[in-house]
Amino acid sequence: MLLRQQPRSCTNSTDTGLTAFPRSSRVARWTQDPGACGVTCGPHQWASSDLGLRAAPSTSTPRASRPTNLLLRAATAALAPTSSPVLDVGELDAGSAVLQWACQGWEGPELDDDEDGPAGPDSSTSSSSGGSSSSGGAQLRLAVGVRDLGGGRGRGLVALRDVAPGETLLSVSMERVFCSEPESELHWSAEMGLRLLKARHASQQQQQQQQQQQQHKLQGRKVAAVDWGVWIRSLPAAVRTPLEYGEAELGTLDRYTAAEVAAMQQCVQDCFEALQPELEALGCGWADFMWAVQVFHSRCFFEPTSGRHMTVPGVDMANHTHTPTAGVRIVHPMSQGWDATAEIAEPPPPEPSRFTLVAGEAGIRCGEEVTISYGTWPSEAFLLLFGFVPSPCPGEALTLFRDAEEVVCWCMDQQHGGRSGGEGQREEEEEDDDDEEEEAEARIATALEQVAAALSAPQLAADTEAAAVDLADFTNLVVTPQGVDGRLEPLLAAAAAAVRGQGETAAPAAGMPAAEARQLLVARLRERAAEFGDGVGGVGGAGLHEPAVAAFRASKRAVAEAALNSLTGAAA
Ligand SMILES: C[S@@+](CC[C@H](N)C(=O)[O-])C[C@H]1O[C@@H](n2cnc3c(N)ncnc32)[C@H](O)[C@@H]1O
Repeated sequence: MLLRQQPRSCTNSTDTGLTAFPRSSRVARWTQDPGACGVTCGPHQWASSDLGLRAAPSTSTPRASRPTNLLLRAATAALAPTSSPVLDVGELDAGSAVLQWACQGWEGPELDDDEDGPAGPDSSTSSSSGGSSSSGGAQLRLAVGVRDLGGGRGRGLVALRDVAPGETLLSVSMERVFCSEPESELHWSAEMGLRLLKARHASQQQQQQQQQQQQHKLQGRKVAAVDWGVWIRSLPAAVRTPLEYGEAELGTLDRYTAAEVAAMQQCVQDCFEALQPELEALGCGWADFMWAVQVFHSRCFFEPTSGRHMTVPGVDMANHTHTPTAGVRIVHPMSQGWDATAEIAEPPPPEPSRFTLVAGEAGIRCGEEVTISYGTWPSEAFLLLFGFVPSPCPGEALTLFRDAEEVVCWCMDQQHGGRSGGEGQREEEEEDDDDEEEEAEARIATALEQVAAALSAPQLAADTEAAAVDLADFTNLVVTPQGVDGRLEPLLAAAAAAVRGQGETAAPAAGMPAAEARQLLVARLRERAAEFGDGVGGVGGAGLHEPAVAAFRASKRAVAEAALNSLTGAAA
């Protein structure tokens, strides 16, 4: 999620992004290769670098947007609000109750003077969702409510009246934002998931006690808000992301994405095993843990400065569009003057920072959905974390090769009749005896040296100061809706020439005509497009019934076909 920094007169603000980040231990990561570029999912360092997924390199395929690194004066979130004021949640549905609970302590929406209704806490009897409750207690008259939207989107936020551009819709104290602990050894979502289950357990116990008290008429109709209980009750009962996929669905994914899902599933399994005693003490099993982990995968922001993942009650009801009607911002109270006051008198405790949902520049019409952008990512990021693929998906990118070695292996395959896609020969040779394996590795290493020399040659000839090309820079070779990664053709030309044994330092153009390199590119694109074609359906095609999988395949197929059209059109 990408937030624009919009400082206000008495606040510092910050942008935020959804994401995940790689850690070193087995239970802390689900990928061996965290990826090179970083942004937010938001994109920050490509939140998806956590997934090993990569955004298109900026050199050849500029991103539509990158998350700004925020000047965040890190708000230290206390994880459990200490004393919760009495809140009557009995009269509100869970969606509405969570908006009220989340915005506790906020002075209220900023309404124009000529606008109807009070600007601030309201104790009227309107019962609109997200608005005020009918049974007393200071309730905010919020401009948004929670609605069931259907169409696979679940619930979402809807404007209950016309909203002015830039108006704050929700404002959540950082004390009520559920944050990850960056120092944890566990994968962030497992760590947060465990704490969510602990909070749910504590909340359930407290509720039972309150019910008993009520039976004994020790307490009236009011139900004291229970730490995270109001938020937890607003969470979806079931969340489905690829963590739940079985063989059928995995069989419908391309091998890069299937490998990411498998690594992710293994990581969560490892985390579960590590946490099993603690989970059992809470009465929780695998299903509870999977639910909790997926809650965070699908509802987290990532704040790059502090490295924390944040789930924001209420704001987590906002769905994604790439043309959002709202954005998010962290607002810090101004500390100026606090120190001076402290010298002469005991100052009041500083206000916590607040996570806000703010209407976009066009404002929002009554009844319109309030959406935010989760980021401009390739479809696998949406699929893996959120369990859906948006259409359109402007950040789409189709990986043709992960690195230069894969290009060389693929060229070797092509030379031997194109028996398989990319790693075929390498895998085949791995099954042979050790000698052959060593021989194959030596051939690949030699070819890679030749490729590096060939790619460096023009550069070194033109500039004596230039450094030789480093093949480590040739990773994540993709096509996007904006075009083909500019590194692909020279790399393919050099690799094919090296595989054919055409000289150690031949420049790519000399080693292989551009048209031939383009043919290789087209061949590889066709191969990748076929992986998403109609004929591929995994085990009996059963996985294709999963709507997110179908959307993912359609999105990848579209980008491949567009690239093929432009390449073959240009060649004609
Ligand atoms: C942050 S939650 C948003 C609230 C959620 N709809 C609910 O009912 O709780 C993110 C989840 O909402 C759904 N979602 C959000 N935007 C969507 C979209 N554009 N299309 C389909 N599903 C979407 C996905 O299930 C995603 O994992």
